[in-house]
Amino acid sequence: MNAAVWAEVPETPPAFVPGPPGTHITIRGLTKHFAGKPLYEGFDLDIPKHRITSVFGPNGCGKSTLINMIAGLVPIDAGEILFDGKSLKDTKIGYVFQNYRDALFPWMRTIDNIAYPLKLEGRSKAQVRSRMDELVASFDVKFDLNRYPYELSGGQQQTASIMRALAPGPEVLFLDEPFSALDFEMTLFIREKLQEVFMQTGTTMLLVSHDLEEAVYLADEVLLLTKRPTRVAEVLRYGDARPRTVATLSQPSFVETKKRSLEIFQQEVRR
Ligand SMILES: Nc1ncnc2c1ncn2[C@@H]1O[C@H](COP(=O)(O)OP(=O)(O)OP(=O)(O)O)[C@@H](O)[C@H]1O
Repeated sequence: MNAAVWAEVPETPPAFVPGPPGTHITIRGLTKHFAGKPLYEGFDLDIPKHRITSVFGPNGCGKSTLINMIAGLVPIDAGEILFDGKSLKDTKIGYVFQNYRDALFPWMRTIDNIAYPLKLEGRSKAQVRSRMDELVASFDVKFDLNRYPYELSGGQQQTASIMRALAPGPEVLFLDEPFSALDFEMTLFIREKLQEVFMQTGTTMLLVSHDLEEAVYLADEVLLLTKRPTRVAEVLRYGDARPRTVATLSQPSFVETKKRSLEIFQQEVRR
């Protein structure tokens, strides 16, 4: 065959390589540039199912952009992201934003905010009521959901945001620094709620956190990213039993995972 004939053969894209068993989200060849500069280039990652993955890395390495691309909030330049082999449009997801103040609709009572995605799905009144009862029981809500969001404390609003994200029973829950705008008491409260919900439902969660202790405490896997152009520096497994408690913080496995994460982080920051 001469060169002219070769040139006519269409280029076949590289075969899609699935992740190992237990993978939920498969990312292949993800590429994203901002202002002509690469943030991600040919980035591959497998995110496990029924696990909490914490994303940690240097400032500006693209933690939020990564989860936003997976959640479809930020368009990708190239690559493929599949959820159990399905595309995003066939996957139910939930998203909890850092800024809870802008997340809830101020003109709706809190209860209607939480029920909103259920109504969008076209569920009947009885189905909505029964799902709301379930959520209220599992979150052990002590505040009045008939109030408007602005009548609630920050922690109560963020609790409501998490309830809303979980209401339709998402396959994946994305959380972008959900605790960073909360005081310490509320952070502890919501962290425990999140852990309880995870133990009840096993929802795959992807959590961006700036607090290494929190990232490890909640995680089954800690995804450590490099400086940009961003690659996976390391994925650390952390397997202490749940529920994790204050006692967990002094467990050798916890201390070791945190130390190792910090070492990798520091290597990256100094690079
Ligand atoms: N819409 C945008 N336009 C241009 N640059 C952007 C845009 N969004 C993000 N960036 C840049 O991409 C990089 C990654 O941003 P991103 O917010 O994802 O990082 P991060 O790791 O979550 O940051 P931080 O640790 O500061 O929260 C940053 O340099 C940011 O300035």
